[in-house]
Amino acid sequence: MPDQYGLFINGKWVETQDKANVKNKYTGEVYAEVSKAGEKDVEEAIHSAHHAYKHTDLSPYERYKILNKVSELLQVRKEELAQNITSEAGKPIKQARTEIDRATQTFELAAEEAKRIHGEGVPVEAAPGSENRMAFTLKVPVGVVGAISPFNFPVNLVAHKIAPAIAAGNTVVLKPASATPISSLKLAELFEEAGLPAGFLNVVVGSGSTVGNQMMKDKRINLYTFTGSAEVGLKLKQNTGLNKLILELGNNSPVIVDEEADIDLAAKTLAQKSFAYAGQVCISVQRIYVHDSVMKEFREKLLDAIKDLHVGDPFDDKTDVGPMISEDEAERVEEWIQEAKGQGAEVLFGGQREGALFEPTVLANTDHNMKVVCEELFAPVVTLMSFSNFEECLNEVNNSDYGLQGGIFTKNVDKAFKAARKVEVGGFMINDASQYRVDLMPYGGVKNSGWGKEGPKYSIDEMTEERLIVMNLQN
Ligand SMILES: NC(=O)C1=CN([C@@H]2O[C@H](COP(=O)(O)OP(=O)(O)OC[C@H]3O[C@@H](n4cnc5c(N)ncnc54)[C@H](O)[C@@H]3O)[C@@H](O)[C@H]2O)C=CC1
Ligand SMILES: O=C(O)[C@H](O)CS(=O)(=O)O
Repeated sequence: MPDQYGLFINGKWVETQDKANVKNKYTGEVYAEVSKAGEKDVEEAIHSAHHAYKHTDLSPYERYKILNKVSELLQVRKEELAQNITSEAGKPIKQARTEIDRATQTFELAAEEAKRIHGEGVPVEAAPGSENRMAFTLKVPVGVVGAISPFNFPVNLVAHKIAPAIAAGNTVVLKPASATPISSLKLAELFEEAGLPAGFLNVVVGSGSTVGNQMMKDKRINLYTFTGSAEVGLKLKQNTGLNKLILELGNNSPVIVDEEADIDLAAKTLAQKSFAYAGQVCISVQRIYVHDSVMKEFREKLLDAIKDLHVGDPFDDKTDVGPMISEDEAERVEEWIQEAKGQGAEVLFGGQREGALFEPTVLANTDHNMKVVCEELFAPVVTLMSFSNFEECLNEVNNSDYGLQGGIFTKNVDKAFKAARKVEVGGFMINDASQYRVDLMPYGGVKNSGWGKEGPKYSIDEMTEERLIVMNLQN
Protein backbone atom coordinates (compact mmCIF):
# COMPACT_ATOMS: atom_id res chain seq x y z
CA MET A 1 0.00 0.00 0.00
CA PRO A 2 1.56 3.35 -1.06
CA ASP A 3 2.03 6.07 1.57
CA GLN A 4 -0.94 8.47 1.69
CA TYR A 5 -0.67 12.27 1.79
CA GLY A 6 -3.36 14.95 2.13
CA LEU A 7 -3.27 18.65 1.30
CA PHE A 8 -2.22 21.12 3.99
CA ILE A 9 -4.82 23.87 4.33
CA ASN A 10 -5.41 26.21 7.27
CA GLY A 11 -3.21 24.09 9.53
CA LYS A 12 -5.13 20.87 8.78
CA TRP A 13 -4.50 17.83 6.62
CA VAL A 14 -7.26 17.56 4.04
CA GLU A 15 -8.00 14.37 2.14
CA THR A 16 -9.84 14.66 -1.19
CA GLN A 17 -11.55 12.08 -3.40
CA ASP A 18 -9.35 12.82 -6.39
CA LYS A 19 -5.88 11.26 -5.99
CA ALA A 20 -2.62 11.31 -7.91
CA ASN A 21 0.04 8.63 -7.89
CA VAL A 22 3.63 9.60 -7.24
CA LYS A 23 6.09 7.25 -8.89
CA ASN A 24 9.62 6.26 -7.97
CA LYS A 25 11.37 7.79 -10.98
CA TYR A 26 13.94 4.99 -11.24
CA THR A 27 11.79 1.89 -10.76
CA GLY A 28 8.53 3.36 -12.05
CA GLU A 29 6.69 1.92 -9.00
CA VAL A 30 3.95 3.96 -7.35
CA TYR A 31 5.24 4.67 -3.85
CA ALA A 32 2.84 7.37 -2.67
CA GLU A 33 -0.67 8.59 -3.28
CA VAL A 34 -1.51 12.23 -2.80
CA SER A 35 -4.83 14.10 -2.65
CA LYS A 36 -5.38 16.47 -5.55
CA ALA A 37 -6.80 19.90 -4.88
CA GLY A 38 -10.09 20.85 -6.50
CA GLU A 39 -11.36 24.39 -7.02
CA LYS A 40 -12.90 24.45 -3.54
CA ASP A 41 -9.61 23.41 -1.89
CA VAL A 42 -7.61 26.09 -3.71
CA GLU A 43 -10.23 28.67 -2.72
CA GLU A 44 -9.98 27.49 0.91
CA ALA A 45 -6.17 27.68 0.82
CA ILE A 46 -6.15 31.24 -0.54
CA HIS A 47 -8.87 32.28 1.90
CA SER A 48 -6.87 30.82 4.83
CA ALA A 49 -3.68 32.57 3.77
CA HIS A 50 -5.55 35.85 3.34
CA HIS A 51 -7.38 35.50 6.65
CA ALA A 52 -4.18 34.60 8.55
CA TYR A 53 -2.37 37.56 7.02
CA LYS A 54 -5.15 39.95 8.05
CA HIS A 55 -5.86 38.57 11.51
CA THR A 56 -2.79 36.82 12.99
CA ASP A 57 0.34 38.68 14.00
CA LEU A 58 3.62 36.84 14.11
CA SER A 59 6.48 38.95 15.46
CA PRO A 60 9.89 38.91 13.76
CA TYR A 61 11.29 36.97 16.71
CA GLU A 62 8.52 34.35 16.49
CA ARG A 63 9.20 33.99 12.76
CA TYR A 64 12.91 33.57 13.54
CA LYS A 65 12.17 30.84 16.09
CA ILE A 66 9.85 28.91 13.77
CA LEU A 67 12.19 29.06 10.76
CA ASN A 68 15.14 28.07 12.91
CA LYS A 69 13.18 25.12 14.26
CA VAL A 70 12.36 23.99 10.71
CA SER A 71 16.06 24.24 9.89
CA GLU A 72 16.86 21.97 12.86
CA LEU A 73 14.09 19.51 12.01
CA LEU A 74 15.45 19.17 8.48
CA GLN A 75 18.63 17.75 9.97
CA VAL A 76 16.68 15.47 12.34
CA ARG A 77 14.74 14.02 9.38
CA LYS A 78 17.57 14.41 6.85
CA GLU A 79 17.83 10.81 5.70
CA GLU A 80 14.06 10.34 5.34
CA LEU A 81 13.74 13.58 3.33
CA ALA A 82 16.75 12.74 1.15
CA GLN A 83 15.41 9.24 0.41
CA ASN A 84 12.11 10.84 -0.53
CA ILE A 85 13.82 13.21 -2.99
CA THR A 86 15.58 10.26 -4.56
CA SER A 87 12.27 8.43 -4.92
CA GLU A 88 10.13 11.23 -6.28
CA ALA A 89 12.76 13.10 -8.30
CA GLY A 90 15.20 10.29 -9.18
CA LYS A 91 18.05 12.42 -7.84
CA PRO A 92 21.19 10.48 -6.79
CA ILE A 93 21.09 10.01 -3.02
CA LYS A 94 24.36 11.83 -2.31
CA GLN A 95 23.03 14.90 -4.21
CA ALA A 96 19.70 14.58 -2.36
CA ARG A 97 21.54 14.69 0.97
CA THR A 98 23.38 17.80 -0.17
CA GLU A 99 20.02 19.36 -1.07
CA ILE A 100 18.79 18.81 2.50
CA ASP A 101 21.96 20.37 3.91
CA ARG A 102 21.49 23.36 1.63
CA ALA A 103 17.82 23.72 2.60
CA THR A 104 18.90 23.63 6.26
CA GLN A 105 21.04 26.67 5.50
CA THR A 106 18.29 28.38 3.50
CA PHE A 107 15.93 28.19 6.49
CA GLU A 108 18.67 29.27 8.89
CA LEU A 109 19.55 32.26 6.71
CA ALA A 110 15.88 33.26 6.40
CA ALA A 111 15.47 32.91 10.18
CA GLU A 112 18.38 35.29 10.76
CA GLU A 113 17.11 37.74 8.16
CA ALA A 114 13.71 37.85 9.89
CA LYS A 115 15.42 39.78 12.73
CA ARG A 116 16.98 42.43 10.52
CA ILE A 117 14.23 43.64 8.21
CA HIS A 118 14.36 47.40 8.44
CA GLY A 119 13.84 50.59 6.50
CA GLU A 120 16.00 53.71 6.59
CA GLY A 121 15.99 57.34 7.63
CA VAL A 122 14.99 59.75 4.85
CA PRO A 123 16.33 63.33 5.17
CA VAL A 124 13.12 65.11 4.12
CA GLU A 125 14.20 68.10 6.26
CA ALA A 126 16.70 68.89 3.49
CA ALA A 127 13.86 69.90 1.15
CA PRO A 128 12.88 73.59 1.34
CA GLY A 129 9.70 73.98 3.36
CA SER A 130 10.17 70.62 5.14
CA GLU A 131 12.61 71.80 7.79
CA ASN A 132 10.33 70.71 10.65
CA ARG A 133 9.75 67.20 9.34
CA MET A 134 11.43 63.86 9.95
CA ALA A 135 10.94 60.70 7.94
CA PHE A 136 11.86 57.05 7.79
CA THR A 137 10.72 53.96 5.94
CA LEU A 138 9.37 50.65 7.17
CA LYS A 139 9.57 47.34 5.31
CA VAL A 140 6.12 45.78 5.45
CA PRO A 141 5.05 42.36 4.16
CA VAL A 142 3.36 42.22 0.73
CA GLY A 143 0.54 39.97 2.05
CA VAL A 144 -0.25 36.63 0.43
CA VAL A 145 2.54 35.02 -1.59
CA GLY A 146 1.61 32.51 -4.32
CA ALA A 147 4.54 30.11 -4.80
CA ILE A 148 4.80 27.75 -7.77
CA SER A 149 7.83 25.45 -7.84
CA PRO A 150 9.54 23.03 -10.27
CA PHE A 151 10.44 19.36 -9.91
CA ASN A 152 14.21 19.52 -9.80
CA PHE A 153 14.99 20.78 -6.27
CA PRO A 154 11.75 19.84 -4.49
CA VAL A 155 13.04 20.84 -1.05
CA ASN A 156 15.57 23.62 -1.52
CA LEU A 157 13.83 25.59 -4.26
CA VAL A 158 10.61 25.41 -2.23
CA ALA A 159 12.63 26.56 0.80
CA HIS A 160 13.83 29.56 -1.24
CA LYS A 161 10.20 30.61 -1.65
CA ILE A 162 8.48 29.85 1.63
CA ALA A 163 11.32 30.64 4.07
CA PRO A 164 11.82 34.28 2.99
CA ALA A 165 8.07 34.77 2.52
CA ILE A 166 7.42 33.76 6.13
CA ALA A 167 10.52 35.58 7.41
CA ALA A 168 9.08 38.76 5.90
CA GLY A 169 5.71 38.28 7.64
CA ASN A 170 3.73 37.05 4.64
CA THR A 171 1.48 34.03 4.33
CA VAL A 172 1.85 31.47 1.55
CA VAL A 173 -0.11 29.30 -0.85
CA LEU A 174 2.31 26.81 -2.38
CA LYS A 175 1.76 24.68 -5.47
CA PRO A 176 4.62 22.20 -5.90
CA ALA A 177 5.41 20.45 -9.20
CA SER A 178 3.07 17.53 -9.87
CA ALA A 179 6.03 15.15 -10.26
CA THR A 180 7.48 15.91 -6.81
CA PRO A 181 4.78 17.03 -4.36
CA ILE A 182 5.74 14.91 -1.33
CA SER A 183 8.77 17.01 -0.35
CA SER A 184 6.53 20.08 0.04
CA LEU A 185 4.04 18.14 2.16
CA LYS A 186 6.90 16.94 4.36
CA LEU A 187 8.07 20.54 4.74
CA ALA A 188 4.53 21.41 5.85
CA GLU A 189 4.84 18.69 8.53
CA LEU A 190 8.02 20.35 9.77
CA PHE A 191 6.30 23.75 9.94
CA GLU A 192 3.39 22.18 11.83
CA GLU A 193 5.81 20.70 14.35
CA ALA A 194 7.67 24.02 14.59
CA GLY A 195 4.43 25.78 15.61
CA LEU A 196 3.56 27.87 12.55
CA PRO A 197 0.04 29.25 13.09
CA ALA A 198 -2.77 27.96 10.86
CA GLY A 199 -3.07 29.60 7.45
CA PHE A 200 0.53 30.83 7.20
CA LEU A 201 1.48 27.96 4.89
CA ASN A 202 -0.98 26.14 2.65
CA VAL A 203 0.08 23.41 0.21
CA VAL A 204 -2.20 22.54 -2.70
CA VAL A 205 -1.24 19.77 -5.09
CA GLY A 206 -2.44 19.63 -8.68
CA SER A 207 -1.56 20.47 -12.24
CA GLY A 208 -0.45 23.85 -13.49
CA SER A 209 -3.43 24.10 -15.79
CA THR A 210 -5.93 23.72 -12.91
CA VAL A 211 -4.43 24.76 -9.56
CA GLY A 212 -1.82 27.05 -11.13
CA ASN A 213 -4.41 28.76 -13.30
CA GLN A 214 -6.77 29.35 -10.41
CA MET A 215 -3.95 30.84 -8.33
CA MET A 216 -2.90 33.14 -11.18
CA LYS A 217 -6.31 34.76 -11.36
CA ASP A 218 -6.93 35.36 -7.67
CA LYS A 219 -6.68 38.99 -6.64
CA ARG A 220 -6.03 38.09 -2.98
CA ILE A 221 -2.54 36.88 -3.96
CA ASN A 222 -0.25 39.91 -3.81
CA LEU A 223 2.99 38.44 -5.13
CA TYR A 224 3.81 35.41 -7.25
CA THR A 225 7.14 33.66 -6.97
CA PHE A 226 7.68 31.15 -9.75
CA THR A 227 10.54 28.85 -10.71
CA GLY A 228 10.18 26.84 -13.88
CA SER A 229 10.24 27.07 -17.65
CA ALA A 230 10.24 30.34 -19.57
CA GLU A 231 7.05 29.20 -21.31
CA VAL A 232 5.05 28.97 -18.06
CA GLY A 233 6.81 32.08 -16.68
CA LEU A 234 5.50 34.07 -19.64
CA LYS A 235 1.96 32.76 -19.00
CA LEU A 236 2.21 33.98 -15.44
CA LYS A 237 3.41 37.39 -16.56
CA GLN A 238 0.50 37.68 -18.97
CA ASN A 239 -2.10 36.58 -16.43
CA THR A 240 -1.16 38.19 -13.15
CA GLY A 241 -1.94 41.80 -14.05
CA LEU A 242 -0.17 44.42 -11.97
CA ASN A 243 0.76 42.03 -9.15
CA LYS A 244 4.39 41.61 -8.16
CA LEU A 245 6.18 38.71 -9.79
CA ILE A 246 9.52 36.96 -9.26
CA LEU A 247 10.48 34.70 -12.16
CA GLU A 248 13.35 32.19 -11.97
CA LEU A 249 13.39 30.60 -15.41
CA GLY A 250 15.61 28.44 -17.62
CA ASN A 251 19.05 28.81 -19.14
CA ASN A 252 21.45 27.23 -21.63
CA SER A 253 24.52 28.01 -19.55
CA PRO A 254 27.77 28.97 -21.29
CA VAL A 255 31.30 28.36 -20.05
CA ILE A 256 34.49 29.57 -21.80
CA VAL A 257 37.72 27.57 -21.66
CA ASP A 258 40.35 30.09 -22.66
CA GLU A 259 43.81 29.33 -24.07
CA GLU A 260 45.26 30.48 -20.72
CA ALA A 261 43.05 28.17 -18.65
CA ASP A 262 44.15 25.50 -16.20
CA ILE A 263 42.91 22.69 -18.45
CA ASP A 264 43.00 20.02 -15.73
CA LEU A 265 40.82 22.16 -13.49
CA ALA A 266 38.44 23.04 -16.33
CA ALA A 267 38.03 19.44 -17.50
CA LYS A 268 37.56 18.03 -13.99
CA THR A 269 35.14 20.74 -12.90
CA LEU A 270 33.06 20.59 -16.07
CA ALA A 271 32.80 16.80 -15.94
CA GLN A 272 31.56 17.04 -12.33
CA LYS A 273 29.17 19.94 -12.77
CA SER A 274 27.60 19.39 -16.19
CA PHE A 275 25.90 16.08 -15.44
CA ALA A 276 24.83 16.35 -11.80
CA TYR A 277 21.16 15.42 -11.44
CA ALA A 278 21.26 14.40 -15.11
CA GLY A 279 21.80 18.04 -16.12
CA GLN A 280 18.35 19.00 -14.82
CA VAL A 281 19.68 22.02 -13.00
CA CYS A 282 18.93 25.37 -14.56
CA ILE A 283 22.58 26.48 -14.29
CA SER A 284 23.92 23.17 -15.58
CA VAL A 285 26.63 23.67 -18.21
CA GLN A 286 25.28 23.32 -21.75
CA ARG A 287 27.53 25.35 -24.08
CA ILE A 288 31.33 25.01 -23.73
CA TYR A 289 33.43 27.39 -25.85
CA VAL A 290 37.04 26.18 -26.09
CA HIS A 291 40.00 28.03 -27.59
CA ASP A 292 41.29 26.24 -30.73
CA SER A 293 44.77 25.86 -29.32
CA VAL A 294 43.63 23.85 -26.26
CA MET A 295 40.65 22.02 -27.74
CA LYS A 296 42.44 18.71 -28.28
CA GLU A 297 43.90 18.58 -24.77
CA PHE A 298 40.64 19.74 -23.15
CA ARG A 299 38.53 17.20 -25.07
CA GLU A 300 40.73 14.30 -24.02
CA LYS A 301 40.81 15.35 -20.38
CA LEU A 302 37.06 16.04 -20.28
CA LEU A 303 36.23 12.62 -21.73
CA ASP A 304 38.64 10.92 -19.31
CA ALA A 305 36.97 12.63 -16.36
CA ILE A 306 33.46 11.75 -17.60
CA LYS A 307 34.45 8.08 -17.79
CA ASP A 308 34.85 8.17 -13.98
CA LEU A 309 31.20 9.14 -13.43
CA HIS A 310 28.91 6.44 -12.07
CA VAL A 311 25.64 6.21 -13.98
CA GLY A 312 22.59 4.25 -12.84
CA ASP A 313 20.62 3.53 -9.66
CA PRO A 314 20.09 6.82 -7.79
CA PHE A 315 19.81 4.97 -4.47
CA ASP A 316 23.40 3.75 -4.83
CA ASP A 317 25.78 5.96 -2.82
CA LYS A 318 28.29 5.93 -5.67
CA THR A 319 25.91 7.19 -8.39
CA ASP A 320 26.63 10.58 -9.96
CA VAL A 321 24.11 10.48 -12.82
CA GLY A 322 20.67 8.93 -12.34
CA PRO A 323 17.50 8.95 -14.43
CA MET A 324 15.83 11.99 -15.92
CA ILE A 325 12.46 12.97 -14.46
CA SER A 326 10.58 10.87 -17.05
CA GLU A 327 11.09 8.65 -20.06
CA ASP A 328 9.32 11.30 -22.19
CA GLU A 329 11.98 13.83 -21.25
CA ALA A 330 14.78 11.36 -22.08
CA GLU A 331 13.10 10.67 -25.46
CA ARG A 332 12.94 14.40 -26.15
CA VAL A 333 16.69 14.64 -25.58
CA GLU A 334 17.27 11.67 -27.87
CA GLU A 335 15.25 13.42 -30.60
CA TRP A 336 17.14 16.70 -30.21
CA ILE A 337 20.44 14.84 -30.52
CA GLN A 338 19.26 12.99 -33.62
CA GLU A 339 18.23 16.30 -35.14
CA ALA A 340 21.63 17.85 -34.29
CA LYS A 341 23.42 14.86 -35.84
CA GLY A 342 21.39 15.42 -39.00
CA GLN A 343 22.72 18.99 -38.98
CA GLY A 344 26.35 17.87 -38.64
CA ALA A 345 26.91 17.35 -34.89
CA GLU A 346 29.18 14.52 -33.76
CA VAL A 347 28.64 12.44 -30.60
CA LEU A 348 32.02 12.27 -28.85
CA PHE A 349 30.75 10.43 -25.81
CA GLY A 350 27.48 8.81 -24.66
CA GLY A 351 24.30 9.55 -26.58
CA GLN A 352 22.48 6.38 -25.48
CA ARG A 353 19.20 6.12 -23.58
CA GLU A 354 17.79 3.29 -21.51
CA GLY A 355 14.29 4.18 -20.32
CA ALA A 356 14.60 7.47 -18.43
CA LEU A 357 18.35 7.01 -18.01
CA PHE A 358 20.41 9.11 -20.41
CA GLU A 359 24.18 8.69 -20.58
CA PRO A 360 26.41 11.73 -19.96
CA THR A 361 26.86 12.99 -23.50
CA VAL A 362 29.34 15.26 -25.25
CA LEU A 363 28.54 16.71 -28.67
CA ALA A 364 31.07 18.38 -30.97
CA ASN A 365 30.68 20.26 -34.27
CA THR A 366 27.65 22.00 -32.83
CA ASP A 367 26.48 25.52 -33.64
CA HIS A 368 23.86 28.06 -32.69
CA ASN A 369 21.34 26.90 -35.30
CA MET A 370 20.90 23.63 -33.42
CA LYS A 371 18.30 23.22 -30.69
CA VAL A 372 20.91 21.51 -28.49
CA VAL A 373 22.74 24.85 -28.38
CA CYS A 374 20.16 27.61 -28.67
CA GLU A 375 17.35 26.11 -26.54
CA GLU A 376 17.47 24.85 -22.98
CA LEU A 377 18.44 21.14 -23.00
CA PHE A 378 17.92 20.42 -19.29
CA ALA A 379 19.70 17.08 -19.74
CA PRO A 380 23.11 15.42 -19.17
CA VAL A 381 24.46 16.78 -22.45
CA VAL A 382 27.13 19.38 -23.25
CA THR A 383 28.04 20.89 -26.59
CA LEU A 384 31.59 21.85 -27.55
CA MET A 385 32.34 24.82 -29.81
CA SER A 386 35.76 26.20 -30.64
CA PHE A 387 36.86 29.82 -30.99
CA SER A 388 40.01 31.67 -31.98
CA ASN A 389 39.00 35.27 -31.25
CA PHE A 390 38.04 36.15 -27.66
CA GLU A 391 35.76 39.09 -28.61
CA GLU A 392 33.89 36.95 -31.10
CA CYS A 393 33.53 34.25 -28.50
CA LEU A 394 31.90 36.71 -26.07
CA ASN A 395 29.43 37.68 -28.81
CA GLU A 396 28.59 34.02 -29.39
CA VAL A 397 28.14 33.47 -25.65
CA ASN A 398 25.62 36.34 -25.65
CA ASN A 399 23.87 34.93 -28.70
CA SER A 400 21.21 33.36 -26.47
CA ASP A 401 17.71 34.25 -25.32
CA TYR A 402 18.75 33.25 -21.80
CA GLY A 403 21.05 34.81 -19.18
CA LEU A 404 21.07 33.09 -15.79
CA GLN A 405 24.70 32.21 -15.00
CA GLY A 406 27.90 31.61 -16.98
CA GLY A 407 31.59 31.06 -16.40
CA ILE A 408 35.13 31.25 -17.70
CA PHE A 409 38.31 29.30 -17.05
CA THR A 410 41.39 31.49 -17.53
CA LYS A 411 44.46 32.64 -15.63
CA ASN A 412 44.32 35.96 -17.49
CA VAL A 413 42.70 38.50 -15.16
CA ASP A 414 42.03 41.00 -17.96
CA LYS A 415 40.09 38.45 -19.97
CA ALA A 416 38.27 37.20 -16.88
CA PHE A 417 37.03 40.69 -16.02
CA LYS A 418 36.26 41.59 -19.61
CA ALA A 419 34.04 38.51 -19.81
CA ALA A 420 32.49 39.27 -16.40
CA ARG A 421 31.55 42.75 -17.65
CA LYS A 422 30.31 41.72 -21.09
CA VAL A 423 28.51 38.41 -20.62
CA GLU A 424 24.77 39.02 -20.19
CA VAL A 425 23.93 36.98 -17.07
CA GLY A 426 22.75 37.36 -13.47
CA GLY A 427 25.88 35.63 -12.11
CA PHE A 428 29.33 34.94 -13.57
CA MET A 429 31.93 32.49 -12.25
CA ILE A 430 35.67 32.87 -12.81
CA ASN A 431 37.57 29.58 -12.84
CA ASP A 432 34.41 27.65 -12.15
CA ALA A 433 31.43 26.28 -14.03
CA SER A 434 28.15 28.19 -14.38
CA GLN A 435 26.76 25.74 -11.82
CA TYR A 436 27.86 27.41 -8.63
CA ARG A 437 25.30 28.41 -6.05
CA VAL A 438 25.38 28.86 -2.30
CA ASP A 439 22.12 29.81 -0.72
CA LEU A 440 23.02 33.20 0.68
CA MET A 441 24.01 34.71 -2.66
CA PRO A 442 21.76 36.78 -4.93
CA TYR A 443 20.50 34.40 -7.59
CA GLY A 444 18.45 35.21 -10.65
CA GLY A 445 18.70 35.88 -14.35
CA VAL A 446 18.35 38.43 -17.11
CA LYS A 447 16.69 38.13 -20.55
CA ASN A 448 14.39 35.07 -20.76
CA SER A 449 15.91 33.67 -17.56
CA GLY A 450 13.55 35.93 -15.62
CA TRP A 451 13.82 38.71 -13.08
CA GLY A 452 13.92 39.25 -9.36
CA LYS A 453 16.47 37.65 -7.07
CA GLU A 454 16.44 34.70 -4.70
CA GLY A 455 18.68 34.15 -1.68
CA PRO A 456 16.82 34.91 1.58
CA LYS A 457 18.10 38.48 2.03
CA TYR A 458 17.27 39.36 -1.58
CA SER A 459 13.91 37.56 -1.69
CA ILE A 460 12.86 39.37 1.49
CA ASP A 461 13.55 42.63 -0.31
CA GLU A 462 11.27 41.49 -3.14
CA MET A 463 8.64 40.19 -0.72
CA THR A 464 8.29 43.41 1.27
CA GLU A 465 7.04 46.89 0.40
CA GLU A 466 8.76 50.08 1.49
CA ARG A 467 6.38 52.35 3.40
CA LEU A 468 7.33 55.96 4.10
CA ILE A 469 6.40 57.57 7.43
CA VAL A 470 6.68 61.37 7.72
CA MET A 471 6.32 63.28 11.00
CA ASN A 472 5.26 66.92 10.91
CA LEU A 473 6.85 68.21 14.12
CA GLN A 474 5.12 71.08 15.88
CA ASN A 475 8.21 73.06 17.03
N1 LIG B 1 16.01 29.79 -12.66
C1 LIG B 1 15.85 28.85 -11.76
O1 LIG B 1 16.15 29.04 -10.59
C2 LIG B 1 15.31 27.50 -12.14
C3 LIG B 1 14.65 27.24 -13.32
N2 LIG B 1 14.16 26.00 -13.58
C4 LIG B 1 13.51 25.74 -14.85
O2 LIG B 1 12.36 24.91 -14.67
C5 LIG B 1 12.15 24.07 -15.78
C6 LIG B 1 11.99 22.64 -15.34
O3 LIG B 1 11.09 22.51 -14.31
P1 LIG B 1 9.56 22.07 -14.59
O4 LIG B 1 8.98 21.70 -13.27
O5 LIG B 1 9.50 21.08 -15.69
O6 LIG B 1 8.99 23.45 -15.13
P2 LIG B 1 7.49 23.84 -15.53
O7 LIG B 1 7.54 25.25 -16.03
O8 LIG B 1 6.88 22.82 -16.42
O9 LIG B 1 6.68 23.77 -14.17
C7 LIG B 1 7.01 24.56 -13.06
C8 LIG B 1 5.78 24.71 -12.19
O10 LIG B 1 4.79 25.45 -12.90
C9 LIG B 1 3.56 24.75 -12.87
N3 LIG B 1 2.78 25.09 -14.06
C10 LIG B 1 2.79 24.49 -15.28
N4 LIG B 1 1.89 25.08 -16.09
C11 LIG B 1 1.31 26.08 -15.39
C12 LIG B 1 0.32 27.04 -15.67
N5 LIG B 1 -0.27 27.11 -16.86
N6 LIG B 1 -0.03 27.91 -14.70
C13 LIG B 1 0.59 27.89 -13.48
N7 LIG B 1 1.51 26.97 -13.15
C14 LIG B 1 1.88 26.09 -14.08
C15 LIG B 1 3.99 23.29 -12.80
O11 LIG B 1 2.92 22.47 -12.36
C16 LIG B 1 5.13 23.38 -11.81
O12 LIG B 1 4.65 23.46 -10.49
C17 LIG B 1 13.37 24.28 -16.65
O13 LIG B 1 13.04 25.18 -17.68
C18 LIG B 1 14.37 24.91 -15.70
O14 LIG B 1 15.36 25.66 -16.28
C19 LIG B 1 14.29 24.98 -12.70
C20 LIG B 1 14.93 25.18 -11.53
C21 LIG B 1 15.50 26.43 -11.15
O1 LIG C 1 17.92 26.46 -10.71
C1 LIG C 1 18.21 25.39 -10.33
O2 LIG C 1 18.04 24.34 -10.90
C2 LIG C 1 18.81 25.58 -9.01
O3 LIG C 1 18.79 26.85 -8.57
C3 LIG C 1 19.66 24.62 -8.55
S1 LIG C 1 20.81 25.15 -7.48
O4 LIG C 1 21.62 26.12 -8.15
O5 LIG C 1 20.12 25.77 -6.34
O6 LIG C 1 21.61 24.04 -7.03
